[in-house]
Formats: sequence, structure tokens, C-alpha cells
Amino acid sequence: MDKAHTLIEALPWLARFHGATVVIKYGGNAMTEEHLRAKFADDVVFLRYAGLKPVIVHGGGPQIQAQLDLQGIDSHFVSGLRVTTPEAMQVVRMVLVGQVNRDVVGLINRHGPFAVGMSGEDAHLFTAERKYAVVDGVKIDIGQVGEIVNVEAGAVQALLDDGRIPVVSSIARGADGEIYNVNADTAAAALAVALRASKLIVLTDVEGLYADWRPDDPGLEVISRIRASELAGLLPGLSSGMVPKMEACLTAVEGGVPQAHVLDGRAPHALLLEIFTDEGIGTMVLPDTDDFAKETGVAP
Ligand SMILES: Nc1ncnc2c1ncn2[C@@H]1O[C@H](COP(=O)(O)OP(=O)(O)O)[C@@H](O)[C@H]1O
Ligand SMILES: CC(=O)N[C@@H](CCC(=O)OP(=O)(O)O)C(=O)O
Repeated sequence: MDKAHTLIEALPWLARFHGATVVIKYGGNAMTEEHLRAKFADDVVFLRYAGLKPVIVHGGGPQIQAQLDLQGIDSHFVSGLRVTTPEAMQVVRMVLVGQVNRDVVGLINRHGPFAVGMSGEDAHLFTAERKYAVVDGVKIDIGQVGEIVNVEAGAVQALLDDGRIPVVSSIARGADGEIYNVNADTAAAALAVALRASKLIVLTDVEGLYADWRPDDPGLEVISRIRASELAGLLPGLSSGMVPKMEACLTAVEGGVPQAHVLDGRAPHALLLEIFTDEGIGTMVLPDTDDFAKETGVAP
């Protein structure tokens, strides 16, 4: 009976999201354990069979770091972004496009001929300009880090129309001939906006956005719903990897994506629980308008 209840609870959500494009950011920290990687692939293929159109944008921060360490290349972060020298850029591109992208495509394709890998350089998907960090009002050079200025989503849309699951690495080309390292959360948000996606889902290694984050504190409280303007107010106080993540959610909802979510990719089947259950999980970011509440009856 419990199983039947679970299935029937999914009915309104199946109806609501049938045919919907969902952009899923798969973070490097969420993909470290083999059994969770297999469950992630199961979920993505489940979504595809349930009539949704999933698009994966993957990260790979820890995997890049391991290779940089192996090669003795120094690297550090400023405002959640990797300072990327030309030497580091070669490693970033090799690991994301040649290793992580292949791994994610391979996992999904155990289920059938669905996944097609792409770099953001392909078919001019992402065009970027050099990005600078600003710390205490001071502009800092962080190397070959890119800010996406244009998205040509036609090739991704064509794959979706063909029933495929695009798997995208967050590398961009510059009109200046450079190759840029783009934070994967930022790339996922830009693609979600360009595809007019119904949802952006960011999978990471924490339950969601904590109201008052302190490392190793067992009593942390997850913010389950937050409006765009409230999130904008919190952004200056956020630290490390959460900065690009929450900026990405804000960019997505301000760009017309109706909902953006941060979920714990370590929780088995987090994607299915978020999309097909009434309570959802993690942190949901909503625009300032009330459309979502009106449409669903769920109070934000
Ligand atoms: N307010 C916060 N809520 C949750 N996590 C936070 C917060 N502030 C900082 N963090 C840190 O941000 C990390 C997630 O960012 P990151 O390591 O870049 O993840 P990913 O590889 O999934 O992109 C968390 O593991 C946590 O250590
Ligand atoms: C500019 C910048 O910081 N780029 C990231 C790209 C990978 C990424 O974003 O991976 P996660 O999602 O696993 O953190 C990096 O070099 O680590």
C-alpha cells in the first residue's frame, strides 16, 4: 500500500513536468562514490522515460584538483573560483572534457543510447569573456576564468528533440580565441535560462543552503524555500563554493526559470524525491512573483 501511495503521489508532478526541460548540475563532490553515481544515472534515465527532458551540466572540482596536485601545479580559489593559469587551464579542460564527461556519459549509457557528451566550446554553445573577481572593492585577476556572455543552445535543443540526454562540460570559447574555465554552477544557470527550462537542480554535498553555516556543526538548519530578493540579500554573507551556487540559482530565476533547487547529491535518489514528491527536498529558490504558489497551491 505504501508503494502504491508513493506512486500515486507522483501523479500530479508527472503531469506537471511532462515534456519539461530540467537542467541538472552534477557537482564534482556529489559524484565521488560509485553506488551514488549509479543511482544518479538511474534517476536521470527514469526522468527521461517519465517524459521529462533532462540536461546534465557537470562539475569536477575535486577531480581537477587531484590532477593538478599530481602534476605539481599550484591552484587556489578566490570567491569560489579557481585561479586558472594557462598551465592549469590545460588540466581543467583535459579532466572535465576527457575524463569526467566521459564517465558521466558512460554511466547513463549503461541504460541505452541516451547520453551525448559536449564541451561548452562545441557548436559555440558557451561564449565567454574574461572574468575578474572583486574582493573588498578590489578587482583581482584570476586568469582564464570565463563569464558567459552568449549561449547558442541550438545543438543541445536538437539533441533533446532527438530524445537524447546532453551532458555538458563547463568550458567556454572566447571570441578572442581563448579557452575559458567556467564554474559549472554558473554554466548550468546560463544553459537553463537559454533553454527556458522548467527547473534548475544543483546537486552538491550538503543538504541545501544552511541559514547559518559553520563547518562540522551538527545542528545546521536548511532553508527549504527562499525568494530571489531575500537570497540576493544573503549573497554577500555566503562563503566558498556556495557563492557561485546561489548566484546561479538567482540568475536562473531572474532569467525566467520558475524554480531553482540545491539538493544533496549524496542522498540516494535525491532527484526523484525532489521532482516527484509533495514535500520536495533541499533548498528551493523562487522568483519574487507568486506564480508558482498560484499554480501549485504550495505556499512559498
Ligand atoms: N551557507 C552554506 N550552506 C551550505 N554549504 C555551505 C554554506 N557556505 C559554505 N558552504 C560550503 O559549500 C560547499 C559546496 O560547494 P562546493 O564544494 O563548491 O560544491 P560542488 O563541488 O558540489 O560544486 C559545502 O560543502 C559547504 O562546505
Ligand atoms: C572557475 C572555476 O572555479 N571552475 C571550476 C570548474 C569545475 C566545477 O565547477 O566543478 P564543481 O561543480 O565540482 O565545483 C574549477 O576549476 O574547479
